[in-house]
Amino acid sequence: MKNFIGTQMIYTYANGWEYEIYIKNEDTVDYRIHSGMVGGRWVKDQKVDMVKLVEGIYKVSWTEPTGTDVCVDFMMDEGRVHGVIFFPKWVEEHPEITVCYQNDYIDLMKSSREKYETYPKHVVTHYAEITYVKNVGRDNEEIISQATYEGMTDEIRSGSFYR
Ligand SMILES: C=Cc1ccc(O)c(OC)c1
Repeated sequence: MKNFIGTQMIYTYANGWEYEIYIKNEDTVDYRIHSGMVGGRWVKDQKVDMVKLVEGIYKVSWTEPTGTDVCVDFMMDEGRVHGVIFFPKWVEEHPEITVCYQNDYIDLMKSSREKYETYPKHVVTHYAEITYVKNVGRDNEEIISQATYEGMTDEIRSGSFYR
């Protein structure tokens, strides 16, 4: 786990959805969704379960205030990821409600999950290819600290984003 903590990654799922995660510490991630059904959503301090399955392969799992459940396997030596996302029915029907800096809208996520329908859930499962990986150290609040914009991931990959 030592090497994995502090890792920032950008990866693109086979359906084209581009995601970014920062493994902030043993039980916390920050993430930013650059494109896809809920592109524009970003989250800090999501509490997660994290386990090393075998050398170089880590599973990160969590349940969100929206009711969305996520389980992602990071295969660091292959540069690949496998993600499973269990969306409540309401997120698939009203994805725009979840497209925000979630930390400022926790009460809206909780009221929406009661107001709208949960079932049947919408399960999305895909492999992804890692397009950027860097260990930036633990507990860094600057890695994911603003909303995405067109071109951000290219800037991160080219090294021009963080100055
Ligand atoms: C729903 C959030 C979600 C789903 C899949 C992911 O790979 C992810 O990484 C940050 C986040």
